[in-house]
Amino acid sequence: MNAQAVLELSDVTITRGQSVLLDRVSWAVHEDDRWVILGPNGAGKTTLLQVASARMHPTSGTATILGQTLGAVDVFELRPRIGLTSAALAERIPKQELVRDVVVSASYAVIGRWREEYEALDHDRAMMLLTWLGVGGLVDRTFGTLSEGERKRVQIARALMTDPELLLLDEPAAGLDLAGREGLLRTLTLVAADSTAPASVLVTHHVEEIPPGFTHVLLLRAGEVVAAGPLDQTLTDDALSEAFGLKLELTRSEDRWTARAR
Ligand SMILES: Nc1ncnc2c1ncn2[C@@H]1O[C@H](COP(=O)(O)OP(=O)(O)OP(=O)(O)O)[C@@H](O)[C@H]1O
Repeated sequence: MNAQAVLELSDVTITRGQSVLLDRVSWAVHEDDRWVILGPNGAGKTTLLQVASARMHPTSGTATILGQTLGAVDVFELRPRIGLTSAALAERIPKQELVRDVVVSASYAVIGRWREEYEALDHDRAMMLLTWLGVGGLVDRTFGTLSEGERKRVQIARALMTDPELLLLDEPAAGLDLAGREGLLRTLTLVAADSTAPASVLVTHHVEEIPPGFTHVLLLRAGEVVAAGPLDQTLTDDALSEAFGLKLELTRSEDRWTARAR
């Protein structure tokens, strides 16, 4: 019944100079969870994902990721077990790289010494993921020629390539037009519904970008958790208004949400 915690933060604080980026954040993600992190600009969402992806250590408090406590573990062994997409990582993908290589190279980074023997298997897996994410026809294109929406899907395929136990998506719908956003949401709905998909965390500013099938929400404001828990009980007018510092009214239509100022 109680699925194992994939990620557990206990009183995690991050400070930089005088700034408190995260303030005593306690949060647990379990195996079958699909979390949305919502909050305004500067709330600390990306910082939280940096901790969750073993790229930033707490100034105080403890972060346990896949059973390993940060500070007492080799993060280079931990990171391949975590799939991450973010604008910062996307910027580092060379524009002239073929889509197939963008995806396959995720596994080379982890298991480079197997490269020769496993190349065919790697390519099969990359193709399977790209097809599942609706961009199988783009394998021979260069990354730079793709639309923003196509790039997002390729990045998710890359993040899933190593069969991670935790998938972290930092603002995957940012910069997409309406069709791109809706297409990506359909894809993320598939991911959410797949029982073999890893525990997932998606960062966004917009309730409209919550994919159906996501189960939990964490609302952040100024580095502090405003509310966290199952989506149905936690995402309320009051909690959202507190997080964004503005009186907001939520509307739910089936599995989709919208918000506007009251
Ligand atoms: N190295 C740093 N030194 C000082 N302040 C920092 C540092 N890195 C981030 N910050 C600040 O920490 C706060 C949280 O940043 P973070 O990027 O986590 O927010 P966010 O919720 O992801 O914002 P956005 O929605 O705009 O992407 C911001 O006010 C940011 O300016």
